[in-house]
Amino acid sequence: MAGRPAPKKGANKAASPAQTNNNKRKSNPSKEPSSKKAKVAPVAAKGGKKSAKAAAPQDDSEDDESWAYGAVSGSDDSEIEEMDDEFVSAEEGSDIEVGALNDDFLGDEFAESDEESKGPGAAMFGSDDEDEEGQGEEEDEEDIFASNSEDDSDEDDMEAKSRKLDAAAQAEAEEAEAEMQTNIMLESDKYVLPGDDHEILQSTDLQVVQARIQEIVRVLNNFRDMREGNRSRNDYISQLLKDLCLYYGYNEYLMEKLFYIFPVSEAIEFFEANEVPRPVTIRTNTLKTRRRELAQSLINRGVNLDPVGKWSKVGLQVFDSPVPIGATPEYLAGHYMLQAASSFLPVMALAPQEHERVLDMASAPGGKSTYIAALLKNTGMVFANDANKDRTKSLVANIHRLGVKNAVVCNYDGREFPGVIGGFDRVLLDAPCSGTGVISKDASVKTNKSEQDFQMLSQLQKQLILAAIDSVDAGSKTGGYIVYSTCSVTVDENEDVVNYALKKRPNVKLVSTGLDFGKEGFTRFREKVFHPSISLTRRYYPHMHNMDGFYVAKFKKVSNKIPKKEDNVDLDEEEEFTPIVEEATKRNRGGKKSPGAAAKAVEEVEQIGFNANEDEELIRASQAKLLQTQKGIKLRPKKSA
Ligand SMILES: C[S@@+](CC[C@H](N)C(=O)[O-])C[C@H]1O[C@@H](n2cnc3c(N)ncnc32)[C@H](O)[C@@H]1O
Repeated sequence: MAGRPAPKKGANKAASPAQTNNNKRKSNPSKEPSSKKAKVAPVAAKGGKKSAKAAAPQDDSEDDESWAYGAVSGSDDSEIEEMDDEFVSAEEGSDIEVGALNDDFLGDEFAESDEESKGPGAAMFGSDDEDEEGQGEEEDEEDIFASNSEDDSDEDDMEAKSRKLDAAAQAEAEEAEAEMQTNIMLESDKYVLPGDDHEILQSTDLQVVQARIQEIVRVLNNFRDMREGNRSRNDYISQLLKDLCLYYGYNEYLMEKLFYIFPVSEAIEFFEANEVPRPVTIRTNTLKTRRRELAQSLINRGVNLDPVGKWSKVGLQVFDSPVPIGATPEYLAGHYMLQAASSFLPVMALAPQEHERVLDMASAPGGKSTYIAALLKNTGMVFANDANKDRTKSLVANIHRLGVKNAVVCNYDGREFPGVIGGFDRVLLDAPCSGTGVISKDASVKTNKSEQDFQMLSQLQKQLILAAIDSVDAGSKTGGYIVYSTCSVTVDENEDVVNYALKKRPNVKLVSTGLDFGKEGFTRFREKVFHPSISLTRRYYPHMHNMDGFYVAKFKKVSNKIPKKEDNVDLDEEEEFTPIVEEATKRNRGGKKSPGAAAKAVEEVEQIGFNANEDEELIRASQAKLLQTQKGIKLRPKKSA
């Protein structure tokens, strides 16, 4: 980025059509199929249209929320009806065949193909029709001549026939020419990538850069027809990455990391969504009030709000408020927590049951701990831990304000668990992360995260996840679950960490998060292949779900003993302990098991700890591979000390 001007946020980009105010009522995320949002993206965007299906909310039969709409909107009923309808459509749309979908859910792709058939195709048929019509007129005219000259000589007859043949030949030639025209891509449609010393390439004018981004995306979406000469996809992508860094203000390392998570057009939607604030949301504290009562009190103060979506029974989205929402009497009385919608998700996935002992391993400032306490109805115990002592102050304050009576606040490095205390029914690890899902809240992430930071973070996350797993009692009557979450969208901090945990702790398996929206976790990413069960984990994106980027994975611990890796055990026998082996076994040998050998395997256990040296080697090997495949650089093997 050195030498590049800082992007003028909001200046040149004012023209960007995707710059919508997410706090306006109409932009309620789960009510707006993303196929619609995709249409306003600055660059031809097809990504995300599946999210209408993905965002299908769960049934909310317990709470009748019609009150909120009526009360909030007053005379605005028609608008609300409309939003409700869209929402229902999204839900229904998830189950019906594409052929039965209405236009909204067919998405841009279908709309475009419709357009196309009306476009060049229509023109082609139009000219055919004209030709035929013209020819018909000519024939009629000839018929008139013919009938008027019944007694004419053979010579005249020959002339007429010859004229007719000429006309037919001419029409055929014109038709052939017309066909060629519709099939040939105009040279001007191709995007000529500027040469190195080209004036346009040097331009840092954000409008020029934005136009170039749009052009390159257009080419990449139709590469075969629109590329210039022998230019490779990489030529276009490397220019695009530079332009995206310039336009959105990311460092090159992070830009590349994020760019490859999405198809090209969707990546632009993601970066664009990071420029727009997410909706303000609050969580009703059910230890003190109910959502209906809270909403009524806030409405009486002039606050404009709505339920956050059918997927949550406690969330409210605040559109605007004449009073600071973090200082109302209701807030001070602990009736709600100001909390991002995405951060409800890991607690919903954890699904704590009354009277359980739950550990929140990295808990400050306590949004999730206090939600756990509320779901426990102040029974059982929440151990709210955080390594940062300063941050535990706000954690304690929130616990008091919200009337939580079943919490113990502690200040340990999470990696010390279960040495501190273990045997929990459930553990939540909302891990420290890079924050790439919350760039709209903290733009400094764009530039302040280096490759080293990502390596350190993922190493810490791997250590913490093993500690979280080891802190759970697999024998818990009601639980035995671990939820891992981050507010980051990078694969290193999510699927990679979960995959590592599955390898190191074969006594856990992934289970459904129970969240019925969100994109599946990756089972493959670039050169990496992960365990197939990682598709059970869920990803959330700002451009798709209109909430912070988030990741949620849920494990079930099936044994307190960790089978020894190098044990000479028949794969069949190990299946109840190792999800990875379980899959292979089922595929290869029909999934039979013999409990005797499995029991023998667990008798000889080892505590698999985090092995920093082993990981360093793995990280280095993967970096070397990446450098070689992408940049052709071959690293020399590291000399041993
Ligand atoms: C994403 S935040 C947690 C947010 C919190 N769960 C909530 O909902 O309010 C991550 C937290 O991890 C804490 N942390 C960082 N390293 C840690 C470690 N080694 N052990 C425990 N906590 C740690 C940070 O202090 C930070 O508060």
